[in-house]
Formats: sequence, structure tokens, C-alpha cells
Amino acid sequence: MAEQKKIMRALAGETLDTPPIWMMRQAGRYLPEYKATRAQAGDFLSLCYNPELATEVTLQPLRRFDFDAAILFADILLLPQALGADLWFVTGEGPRLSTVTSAADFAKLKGPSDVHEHLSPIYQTVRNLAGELPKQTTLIGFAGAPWTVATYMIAGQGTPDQAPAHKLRVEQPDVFDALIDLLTDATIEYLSAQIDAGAEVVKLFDSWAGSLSGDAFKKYALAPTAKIITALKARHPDTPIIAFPREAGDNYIGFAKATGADCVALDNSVSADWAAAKVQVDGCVQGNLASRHMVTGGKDLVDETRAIVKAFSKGPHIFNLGHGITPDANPDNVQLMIDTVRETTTG
Ligand SMILES: Cc1c2[nH]c(c1CCC(=O)O)Cc1[nH]c(c(CCC(=O)O)c1C)Cc1[nH]c(c(CCC(=O)O)c1C)Cc1[nH]c(c(C)c1CCC(=O)O)C2
Repeated sequence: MAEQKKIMRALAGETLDTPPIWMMRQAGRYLPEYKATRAQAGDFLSLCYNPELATEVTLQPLRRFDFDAAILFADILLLPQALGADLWFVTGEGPRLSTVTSAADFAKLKGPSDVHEHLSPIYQTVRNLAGELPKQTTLIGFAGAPWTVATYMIAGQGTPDQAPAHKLRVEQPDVFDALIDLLTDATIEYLSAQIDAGAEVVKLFDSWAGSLSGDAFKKYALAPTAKIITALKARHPDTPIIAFPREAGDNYIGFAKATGADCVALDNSVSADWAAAKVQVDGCVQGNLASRHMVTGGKDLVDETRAIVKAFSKGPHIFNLGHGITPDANPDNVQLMIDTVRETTTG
């Protein structure tokens, strides 16, 4: 058997001497070459839907840095667009969507298996990448988790507290539940097609999971994730799945077991020592260096990177940031992080 890629070994539960590394938003505005390709595409969405240029920006960080994975260049909001929502990005502000706040709005959306034609350029990008990536590099596909995607569809934009989504959840539970169910089924379709196109791992981003608690967390973060993972495992039993219930806090405990995820990605609000004891006991974890170190660098970056590698050294671990790298980051700090991880022996 050919030697397995490091990420696949960690996801299978192996403890490695040095953890594999990749970085959320590794293709992005901190790289001048990304900005140049985005300008060539015209705007962010045109870049996402252009397989040739989306392939190019996915590969750009790998030319600079020896990462163990590439993540498909796309966005979690392409799925709502495929379901019929209007989507546009306001420069300097972020995404805007047509809103879903009533049964009538919901009725206008398409069905789960109607998404493929709209998303076919994304599948083409995955096919391109599967053919072009170096053989030691793992290709990660992704989607937003239903709750997080719903927060954008309901509010029509990002919100600090997800209040419009909570309001719909409480005041019109039938509409809210129908939207979560539709997103759950459409996400199964979308990720399954990414796997068919060549994604070796898929990741579910639940960026706003931390605003759910108690039964609401179980019903809208945990249960949809479990349903998606169960359906994907039935169709693609050998494809590992990473779940990222960001800022879940104590709800990280038991999340992998309850959902069937092969790996739980950790934000940087939890300490690595706590997560090693409470979360890594169930399997692979990913994370959890604060993104600000990619801006500030120096001794602080080195110390914190070493501490994270050490804390997770007794079990399977994929080194990553706790959230995406920001546009003001310095690429030299990314190299310093990689060098530090690989110089820190975990034995
Ligand atoms: C919530 C969310 C979105 N998108 C995503 C999430 C979940 C992860 C998270 O919490 O960050 C996920 C995402 N977005 C993007 C990727 C590509 C893969 C990667 O490099 O990680 C991934 C995995 C590209 C992107 N998605 C976006 C950019 C910046 C767009 C640009 O070039 O102007 C990139 C590279 C835009 C985007 N897309 C979204 C927002 C809120 C914004 C605006 C904020 C910002 O500008 O950073 C929605």
C-alpha cells in the first residue's frame, strides 16, 4: 500500500511525531497573488465560480508554504444561492442575501437535489485540484453547517448575535425547522458531489454554533451535523469528516461521538490542555492557534505554537488556527508557525 498522507493518518486516529498543518483561509487577502487573481476575476463571487482561477488561488499558498492540505476555494454561501437566494458581496462589509423570514419566502426556495447545476463550476474546481495537487497533499472540501448558513439566509447578512435567526426559531419554529431540514439535505447533496469530484476529506463550518446552548445546541448544531455525517458515511464510508462547532465551549465535549465526526476543529477560546483532556480523548482534534499571531509574530507566536503542539502530542492532532487568517497577516509569520511546529518534537 502506498504511504498514506499525514492528514489521513491523523484523521484515522494515528498519533504522529509532528502534526500535519494547514490553515483556515490559507488562500486569501493576506497574499498579494490572491488579490491579483481576484482582480483578474472581477470580484469574489466571479472568482468562486471560475474553476480555472479558483484552482489557481487554491494552489497559491502551497507554492509558498509546505502545507499538508489544500482547501477548495469557494464559500459557504454558494449553497443558499444554489437554492435560489440572491447573493452579493459589499466590498469592505461582507455578504448580503435576500432574506427568508416567512413561509412564503421559504416556499420560493428550490429542493435539495436542484443545487447541482448551479454548483457544477465548484465540482469542476474540485476535479481540477484532484488532478493537480502534489501527491502528499490532502484535498479538503467543505460546506457551512445548517445553523450557520441559516443565520445568513434569515438576516440577509452577518450579524454579531444571530438575533434574526433566534427570533425566527422561537416565533416561527415550523418555518425555521423546514429551513434547517432543507439545508441539511442540500448539504448532504453538495458534500457528496464534492467527494465524487475528488475531495478526500470534508469539513462542516458551524461558525455560529457558539450562539446556541442547551437543547437548541442539540437540535440545531449537533443533530443536523449528525444527520449529514450519517448520510455521507453511508455513501462514502472512507471519507473522513471534520466538524467545526466554533465557540461550542463545553459542547465540544462528546461532540465527535454524538455526531460521528472523525475530527473536531477547535477555536482558540478553549485552552489546548483542556481540549486535550476533554475532547482529544475521543479522537483527532484540529486547531487551535489564535489568528492574531499571524499578525503579531515573534516570541509570542513561537511560545504559543509550541504549547499547542505539546498539549496535543499524546493523540491525533492536525495543527491549524482557531479561525481564518486575517487580511492584515504577514506571510512571514505563517512560515515561522510552520517551522516552529516542525521543530517542536512531540515525543
Ligand atoms: C461564515 C463563513 C463565510 N465563509 C466561510 C465561513 C465559515 C468560516 C468562518 O467562520 O470564517 C467559509 C469560507 N470562506 C472562504 C473559504 C475558502 C477556503 C479557505 O481558504 O478556508 C471558506 C472555507 C473564502 C472566502 N470568503 C470570503 C473571503 C474574502 C473575500 C474577498 O476576497 O474579498 C474569502 C477568501 C468572504 C466571506 N464569506 C463569508 C463572510 C462572512 C465573508 C466576509 C468576511 C471576510 O471578508 O472575511 C461567509
